[in-house]
Amino acid sequence: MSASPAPTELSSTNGSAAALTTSTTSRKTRGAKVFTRRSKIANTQSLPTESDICIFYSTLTGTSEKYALHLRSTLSQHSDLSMRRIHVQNLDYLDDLDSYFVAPAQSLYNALYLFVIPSYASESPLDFFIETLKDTYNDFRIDSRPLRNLGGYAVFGIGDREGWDEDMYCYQAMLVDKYLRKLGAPRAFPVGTGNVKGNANDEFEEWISHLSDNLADPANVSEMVDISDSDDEEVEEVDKDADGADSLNLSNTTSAKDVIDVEDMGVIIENSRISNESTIKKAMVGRDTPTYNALTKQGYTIVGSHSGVKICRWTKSALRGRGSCYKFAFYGIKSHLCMETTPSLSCSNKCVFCWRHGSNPVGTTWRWQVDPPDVILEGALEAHYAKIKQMRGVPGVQAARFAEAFTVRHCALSLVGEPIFYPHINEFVRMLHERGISSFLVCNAQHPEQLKTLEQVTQLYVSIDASDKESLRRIDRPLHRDFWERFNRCLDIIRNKTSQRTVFRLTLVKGFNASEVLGYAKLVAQALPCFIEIKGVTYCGTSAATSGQKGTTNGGSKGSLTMANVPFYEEVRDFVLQLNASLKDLGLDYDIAAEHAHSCCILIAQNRFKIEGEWYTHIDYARFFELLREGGEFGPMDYIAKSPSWALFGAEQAGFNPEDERVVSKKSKAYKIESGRYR
Ligand SMILES: Cc1cc2nc3c(=O)[nH]c(=O)nc-3n(C[C@H](O)[C@H](O)[C@H](O)COP(=O)(O)O)c2cc1C
Ligand code: SF4
Repeated sequence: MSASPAPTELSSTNGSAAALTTSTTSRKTRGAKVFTRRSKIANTQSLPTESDICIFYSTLTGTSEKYALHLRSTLSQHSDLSMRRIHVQNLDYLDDLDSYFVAPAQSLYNALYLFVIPSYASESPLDFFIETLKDTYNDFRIDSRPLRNLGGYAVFGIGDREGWDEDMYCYQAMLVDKYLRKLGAPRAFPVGTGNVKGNANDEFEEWISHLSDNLADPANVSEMVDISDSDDEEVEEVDKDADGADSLNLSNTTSAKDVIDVEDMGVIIENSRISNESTIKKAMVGRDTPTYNALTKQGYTIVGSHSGVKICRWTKSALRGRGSCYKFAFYGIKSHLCMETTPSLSCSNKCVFCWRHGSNPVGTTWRWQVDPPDVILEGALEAHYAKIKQMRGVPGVQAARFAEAFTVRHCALSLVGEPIFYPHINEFVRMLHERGISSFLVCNAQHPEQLKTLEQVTQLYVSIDASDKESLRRIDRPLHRDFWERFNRCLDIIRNKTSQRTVFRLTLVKGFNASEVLGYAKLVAQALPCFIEIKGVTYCGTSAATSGQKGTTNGGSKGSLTMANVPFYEEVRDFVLQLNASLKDLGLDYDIAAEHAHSCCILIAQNRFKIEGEWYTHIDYARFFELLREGGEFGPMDYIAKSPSWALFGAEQAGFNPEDERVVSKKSKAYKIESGRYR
């Protein structure tokens, strides 16, 4: 067999006499390592049943998938195993990890789990799986050994021994093995490793051969189970369950020379902390990683190791005198003075309408290097100005606006990811304010602790993508298992943040969340935000919707949103009228204040922002900074400004500043002509 992996050779034995339930599709090997969501491997079959074999893999560039298929093929030809059904599952697309790893169904008792696991020093989808195992182990509220009834498990790691040091070689396979064992799974066979720059194929064949012989004889499996814990327990790991097997094994293997003086403990802990920081913490988005390449391809500039900046289409539009975004109509933000950035590209949701095409990192806890806030701000401004510079010479760019654009006045912390996830978000916001830059911060209602400690921002948003638990799970696809409790805690915090201008942002996706009016009204009653922005979802080619969503107009089968999910402006308006009526029914003091038909967005505001019959939804930015400098307590009513007549709901201009020139695209015109309606 050749030294380098020969995936085609590995998968050539794919035919099988065994009862196969395959959940894979063949894919061409890709050239460049670009981390984008690939066509979803159909992980949609019913759960495996007792004594089935489940082969799980994760992959960015296809190698592990080939190995997983080869494993299936070989096992299915083994005379003693050919009667067992074999399932192949891509962990990166397995929506219900919980059913397999957190609270496995009884039907999975005695099933055998086999894993083919690559390693990535940078961010990869596998991180989410490992985090799930880790979180399950660390979650004191749930069964800490949910996998104890499995028939067994075994892990094969794929890695590059030449490219990475010994401690990093196949390190993620080791982590998977470690956490499976901690979760109580009986190890059926030791971890195998294959060096893709060496003899991976031979190493894999040998591992499979011993594994299948062992599996064929159940007596071997039980023997293997017992030897699992002796060699690789990490001493610095704190045992969760003092009575559990892990601690027993530790004490069994601790000899007299291992006993540590209490006085030495401090040094050991400090050393382990330092070494953890330097060796374990990695860049969220390392240079030249697949994530980095995918994000930069989409137009983001990555700042430092976890922040991003992108120039939005409205900034370009404003530079050309063709109109600002809805924030100009609602709050007086001129788009050519606005920078859109995020200090955390990582997010804890995987929303179906996410315009990041699944290419952003995800996580429930911050586990990466942390860049200082001044470095992020300088880097973001530099990158933003570089993008503005590129607009020089673009037809229609107005000289005065072009010059003004080199002094950013507003920062929309909403690009991608979750800004309050960044550990120094307060310092970052303070730095913005010190430079006279306003802060509009959008959070996803999944981080109550950070939300609680968030200091004053100019305007604080919370995204409300659904009105009940099941819909939120379906639409936001949150990573936190207690997402609904987190969501509700965030709403309660918003209600108590009386010093902040708070906003609910509703993104309507037809077929997903555009019909639950009363539910939304109840959430408003819970949090009492100053404003409610209702916006039709923006179509951006593809997004992450998956199959099987209740009520999807695209049937969900194509795995993406389509134009059919984008509401017409009239539909958004109908929804807003109904919502407004529901708010009144609940006795809440709100009314429809402004609109921006151009971006399919309408604003409902608390009636206290209507003074003597005039709306004051705009912001007096100079006053805001003055109040901050004065250092006293202040609230949303202290820095309001009068809304212009063209922005008011029902105005002829429908939120479009008459000083700008409205350019309607041919496509929109066609819609308008055809149906009398704008998208
Ligand atoms: C950005 C990057 C980071 C990697 N990091 C590691 C590593 O930390 N340890 C390791 O053993 N191999 C590492 N590798 C090698 C991969 O694990 C190896 O190429 C594997 O075959 C990838 O599997 P896949 O094709 O299934 O994604 C890395 C490869 C890349 C491209
Ligand atoms: S608020 Fe958002 S859409 Fe409007 S100009 Fe700023 S970044 Fe662009």
